Amino acid sequence: MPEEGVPLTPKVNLLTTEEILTLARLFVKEGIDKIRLTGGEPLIRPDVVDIVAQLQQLEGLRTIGVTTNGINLARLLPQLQKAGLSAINISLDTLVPAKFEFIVRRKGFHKVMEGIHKAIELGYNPVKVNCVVMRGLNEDELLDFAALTKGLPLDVRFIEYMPFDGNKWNFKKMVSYKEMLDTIRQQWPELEKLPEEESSTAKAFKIPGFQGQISFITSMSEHFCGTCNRLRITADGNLKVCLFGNSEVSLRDHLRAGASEQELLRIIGAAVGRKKRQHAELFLMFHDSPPANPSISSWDPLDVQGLRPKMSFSSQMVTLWKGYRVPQTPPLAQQRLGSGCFQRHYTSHADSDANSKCLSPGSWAPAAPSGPQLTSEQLTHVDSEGRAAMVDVGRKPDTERVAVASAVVLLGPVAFKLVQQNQLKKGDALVVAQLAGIQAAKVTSQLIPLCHHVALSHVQVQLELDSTRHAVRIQASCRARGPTGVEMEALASAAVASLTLYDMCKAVSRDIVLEEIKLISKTGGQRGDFHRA
Ligand SMILES: Nc1nc2c(ncn2[C@@H]2O[C@H](COP(=O)(O)OP(=O)(O)OP(=O)(O)O)[C@@H](O)[C@H]2O)c(=O)[nH]1
Ligand SMILES: C[S@@+](CC[C@H](N)C(=O)[O-])C[C@H]1O[C@@H](n2cnc3c(N)ncnc32)[C@H](O)[C@@H]1O
Ligand code: SF4
Repeated sequence: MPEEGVPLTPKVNLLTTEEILTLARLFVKEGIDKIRLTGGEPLIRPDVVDIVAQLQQLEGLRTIGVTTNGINLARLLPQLQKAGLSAINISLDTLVPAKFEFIVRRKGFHKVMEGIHKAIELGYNPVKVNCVVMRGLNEDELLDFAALTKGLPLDVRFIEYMPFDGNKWNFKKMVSYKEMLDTIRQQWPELEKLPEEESSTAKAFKIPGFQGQISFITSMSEHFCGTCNRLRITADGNLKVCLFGNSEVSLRDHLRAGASEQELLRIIGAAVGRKKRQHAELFLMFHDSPPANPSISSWDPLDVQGLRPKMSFSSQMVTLWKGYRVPQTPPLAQQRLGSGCFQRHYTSHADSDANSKCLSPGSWAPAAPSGPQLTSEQLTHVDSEGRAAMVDVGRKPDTERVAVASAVVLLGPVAFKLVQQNQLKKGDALVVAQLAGIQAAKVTSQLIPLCHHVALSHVQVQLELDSTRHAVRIQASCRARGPTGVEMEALASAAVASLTLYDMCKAVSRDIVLEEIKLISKTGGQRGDFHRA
């Protein structure tokens, strides 16, 4: 739980009980055989027992699981079991009550333990205990957690700490699977590897003679994307085909617009078709070039934020989390590439709940004095008398719109070096420019007079250093669902990120050139897609 808490999604945006069941029915009909309710915290949803009971009626659904913080578990579990709950995962990151209070920001350790014992008493076997291991916080408790499996039928699962929105993930905080295994092997050298299901998230082991087992979830150091068969639906009804992918499609909106089963299946099929073989680029970056020794500081800490933690998954399952949204968060990643070449690569995104949108630039330029003359009928941004007018987009259908724009800022060798080494007196130019780009996308309609205000669902601004040109390459990508496109947002984002770099560096050099601000691609509009050759 972040210190400042988490903003709650308005209830009207959440899927209703009936909508959850309609979607579940559809997925189960298509072959999904496991559904996990996770979150957020699923057990604070008042209809959770009812949902489980109705899921239980679905023919073909073999497993209904819950991942919970355990606080309400002892109280609810008898009803949940009766309703048909078949698998239970309980999160517990420490066995020290005071530390629990620090992590969770409230009391409750004993309630969680009570929940674990209740699950055992009611015959769940194994009861999975999820422990996210964080250096400096609980890595000293590995042996205590493993020892719990001696007399209890638990599967204690040690999870590598993953970056999620706002959790201030840092490479040094992550304890790798190998390191955990070494620590446990020192105490129990006879630790045995157990077989596991192909699509399992966990690598399982057993200490001989112990009742339970321990497992490792190695999402960071040895990802399991190759066997991933999970789909997630967020509490507000978005289908996500990857825990870390940014691509989401709102099934709720389609349901509420009266989409037929066939239409929903087509939309789901298209989303699943876009599922990649591996997860988000940050992880690929991690997997492709891991540091030789994660504990040494030569590997700059990855300050990764901006990923949207909304839901979970499981083998052939739809996992419903009670979603939370953390809006735009800063930086990202720093990586060392090749021999001595230090490239900083920033990515981030913002979610915004603003409403509406803007027009396409191609339709707005006033008739040039020479060349083809346009009439006011051909211009969408002037009225019949040639005065500026905002286009009425009210009758255009909503579609998913994405635009990507880029810019190049030629800094010159001196400013470039200072930016590269993050030694500018004014601060980290790349981070400031990245945030400025995100801000600009969100306020484009206020900057460009005839632009509509648009409900951006995602903004991503990436800055890359180009040492051969002493330049920074900027790429801004904007996404929205609406009646009009987002290229003005993407262009404004790239332009303002460029201007911000100029501002950050102007004390060092004024010989800075902003160039090549251009649209790279635009998709989803009625007039067809645009891709720059
Ligand atoms: N990268 C990645 N990690 C996942 C995924 N599913 C689960 N995890 C990891 O597994 C941890 C525990 O998640 P759970 O909610 O217990 O789900 P699960 O591991 O699929 O549960 P089981 O169905 O019992 O296997 C999460 O904190 C993640 O670290 C996934 O699809 N991708
Ligand atoms: C996000 S929680 C949601 C369900 C429920 N509220 C809970 O606490 O279990 C789902 C699982 O993700 C795990 N998790 C949370 N943050 C994580 C992180 N940064 N890295 C890896 N796993 C994490 C939790 O420990 C939990 O087991
Ligand atoms: S990160 Fe995405 S692709 Fe990889 S295992 Fe998780 S959900 Fe599957």
